[in-house]
Amino acid sequence: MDHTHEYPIKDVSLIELRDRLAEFAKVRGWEQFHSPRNLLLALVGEVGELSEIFQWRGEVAKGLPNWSSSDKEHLEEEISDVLLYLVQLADVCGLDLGRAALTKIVKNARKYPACSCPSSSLTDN
Ligand SMILES: Nc1ccn([C@H]2C[C@H](O)[C@@H](COP(=O)(O)OP(=O)(O)OP(=O)(O)O)O2)c(=O)n1
Repeated sequence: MDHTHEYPIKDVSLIELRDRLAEFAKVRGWEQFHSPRNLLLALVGEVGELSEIFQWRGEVAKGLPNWSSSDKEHLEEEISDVLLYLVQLADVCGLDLGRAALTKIVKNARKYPACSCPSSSLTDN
């Protein structure tokens, strides 16, 4: 097992992340700073950090077969920061992120109906 992972949990809910992050902010007195705009800016900053990991590498194969474990760990951290700020942003906006995302998937499916076409269908719009 990879011991850099403290929580060998198979699945985690957005509700659990939301509640744990709310508690994290509360016990530090950080709720005052976690306005929608501040969280959005923090999110964008973390997207930048995530992008830096891929910057200058050229195209990267799926599964990241040639990446070192420390590069992958760094990626895990930055991709998590993006998720954690996104979850907090949705929370302070009063949104149910999981429900909103599922609803959007349904809308996406209506907009882009499944077909037996090859990938060229992606460019037909
Ligand atoms: N006011 C804050 C500050 C941090 N965090 C949490 C959310 C992110 O998961 C993480 C971000 O922490 P850092 O700002 O220290 O960013 P990094 O972990 O990316 O550190 P660095 O920028 O030094 O690489 O901490 C938070 O919820 N609210």
